[in-house]
Amino acid sequence: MSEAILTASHLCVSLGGKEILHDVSLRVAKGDFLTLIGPNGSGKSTLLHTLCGLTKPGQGRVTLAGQPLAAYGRRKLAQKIALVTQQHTLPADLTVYDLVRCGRFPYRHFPRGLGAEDREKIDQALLATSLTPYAQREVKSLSGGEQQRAWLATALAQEPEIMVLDEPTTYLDIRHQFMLLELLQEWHDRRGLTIVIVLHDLNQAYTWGQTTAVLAEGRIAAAGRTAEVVTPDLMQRVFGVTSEIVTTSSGRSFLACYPQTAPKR
Ligand SMILES: Nc1ncnc2c1ncn2[C@@H]1O[C@H](COP(=O)(O)OP(=O)(O)OP(=O)(O)O)[C@@H](O)[C@H]1O
Repeated sequence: MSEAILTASHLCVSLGGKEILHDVSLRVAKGDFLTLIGPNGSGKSTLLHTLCGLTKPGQGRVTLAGQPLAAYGRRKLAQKIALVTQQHTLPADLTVYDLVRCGRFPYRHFPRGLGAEDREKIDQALLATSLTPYAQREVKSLSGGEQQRAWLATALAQEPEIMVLDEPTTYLDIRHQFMLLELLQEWHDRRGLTIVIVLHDLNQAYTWGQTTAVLAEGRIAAAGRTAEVVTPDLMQRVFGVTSEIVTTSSGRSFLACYPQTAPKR
C-alpha cells in the first residue's frame, strides 16, 4: 500500500453547537484518486474543510505527510493542498487572469511581482482549462460553468500535491463534466497529483475513483477500493436507491441507479 499523504484520525467536528462529524478516520494514499460520496448533509464539505485546515476539529487530528497541519505555515500548506469549493465571493472587476494569478501567491516573495515561472504556470492553467481566450474577461461575466473552470485553473496554477474538490461538476454540462474529470485524471497520471473529490453522480464516483469513502450521517459508512465499496447493496443502504453494475457491449462497467417507479423504455 502506498504511503499516506493525508490522514484524518478520529475527527469530531462541531458547527453551530452541533456535532457534524463523529469519530471520522480516513487515510488518503499518495497518488490516490479518492471519490467522497454521501447523502446531502452527511458532512462531506465539513470533512473537506477539516482536511484542508479551514475547520478545526474538536477532537482528533489531520496529518499531512506525517506532520500535523498546524506544523505548516499558511504559505507552505497552500503549496501542498488546493481546495476548489463552490462558495465564492469576488471583487466585481476581477479578471480571469487576476484570479488564476492568485494561485501563485504561495510562491511569491513580496514585493517582487510575478516571475517568468509564475506567468508560465498561469498560462498553462488557462490553456488546460480552455480559458486562454477569456483571460481578460471579468470573472463575474462568465457563465457558471466557465467560472467553475476559472477556479479549477487557479488551483492548477497553485501546483499543489493534493487537490481537494467539492462538487466541481456542478454547473457543468455533461461534456464539460467529463472534460474536467479527464483533466484531473491527466494531472493525476502525469504529475502524480493526489485527488480527493466530492461527487454526487454515483456512476462518476464509480468510474473515476481508485478508492471511495462513503459518509452517512457524519460517519464513514465504508471506505476502500472503489469497486468493492460502490456496490448496489451499499447504495441501497446509504442512499436508498436501486442500482446495478451494468456492462456495455464495449466491455465498460457502469453503476446505473434508477427509481423503482421509472417507466421502462
Ligand atoms: N456553520 C454551520 N453551522 C451549523 N450547522 C452547519 C454549518 N455548516 C454546515 N452545517 C450542517 O452540517 C451538516 C453537514 O453539512 P455539509 O455541508 O458538510 O454536508 P454535505 O454532505 O457537504 O452536504 P451537501 O451534499 O448537501 O453539499 C448539515 O446538516 C449542515 O446543515
